[in-house]
Amino acid sequence: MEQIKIVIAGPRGRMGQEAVKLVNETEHFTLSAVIDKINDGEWFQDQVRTYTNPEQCFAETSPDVLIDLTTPEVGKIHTKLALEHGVRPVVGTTGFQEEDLQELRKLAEEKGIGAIIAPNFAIGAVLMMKFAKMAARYFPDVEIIEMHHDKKLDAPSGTGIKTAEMIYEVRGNKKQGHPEEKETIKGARGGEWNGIHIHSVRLPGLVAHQEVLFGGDGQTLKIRHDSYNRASFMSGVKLSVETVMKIDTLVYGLENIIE
Ligand SMILES: NC(=O)C1=CN([C@@H]2O[C@H](COP(=O)(O)OP(=O)(O)OC[C@H]3O[C@@H](n4cnc5c(N)ncnc54)[C@H](OP(=O)(O)O)[C@@H]3O)[C@@H](O)[C@H]2O)C=CC1
Ligand SMILES: O=C(O)C1=N[C@H](C(=O)O)C[C@H](O)C1
Repeated sequence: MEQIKIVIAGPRGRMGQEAVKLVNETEHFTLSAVIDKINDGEWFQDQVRTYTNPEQCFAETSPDVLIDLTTPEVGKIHTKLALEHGVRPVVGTTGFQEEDLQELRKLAEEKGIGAIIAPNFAIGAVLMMKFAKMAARYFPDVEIIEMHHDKKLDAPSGTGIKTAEMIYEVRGNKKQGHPEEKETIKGARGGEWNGIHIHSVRLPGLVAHQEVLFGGDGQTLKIRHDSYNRASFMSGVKLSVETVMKIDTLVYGLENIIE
């Protein structure tokens, strides 16, 4: 199998460390360099050079793929620069807005190269979202409760937003709850997107969890996924790296590449 040369941005992070392990343990993956915000020019784990300047990294190491696991602001910049340098991005970083996706999709198409932005790489989470979309046909009243560790920067989570988008595809906009309901504490009903309420819980001890709660006449349905560690995301990262080499457009969401 042909070697895929990979650069990882955010290698010291919770996800970045797992991704470095994945790349080092996968026979047809080669770690070409890492992009960090410190230690420019140092050897990362005695193996590859650390760059703080992504453009210099891409120019000097000519990787095939960038895996970005940083922060929302940094992730957007890295993804754009990668595409401009002909490097295929696989982005786990969350917090991208619709207009960011549009701009990046246009750029990927102009360059004729693949890009994958996946709010959740865990296969179970992707199934949870697909099942939620199926259920929304029969249960249009739904609320999303996403629960994460307390170091998370963005709320709601990328998975929460993606779930709402997938439910919206079949259900459309719908006002839920009492038409005259009023919050006596601001935020009590969570965030609302097209009538879908998303509640974000942040607590130490949690990793990444989500429950999609449907209500109908005299019944409820709960669809829940739990990631207990970051290894749960790695098979999705591997699949994304392999797939991004074969496509020539931007794909948003792993559900679009798994059979
Ligand atoms: N798609 C998915 O399945 C998943 C996505 N995520 C997402 O991945 C992202 C990372 O999550 P997580 O690993 O938990 O976060 P961490 O905070 O643990 O890791 C982020 C890393 O990025 C580094 N960083 C910050 N700025 C830069 C920069 N300019 N260049 C390079 N590196 C930089 C940080 O360094 P420092 O700490 O020094 O600031 C840190 O090491 C988040 O957006 C999260 O939502 C998380 C889990 C699964
Ligand atoms: O920050 C995290 O941890 C996670 N972020 C992603 C998200 O925002 O959905 C994926 C997963 O939930 C873990």
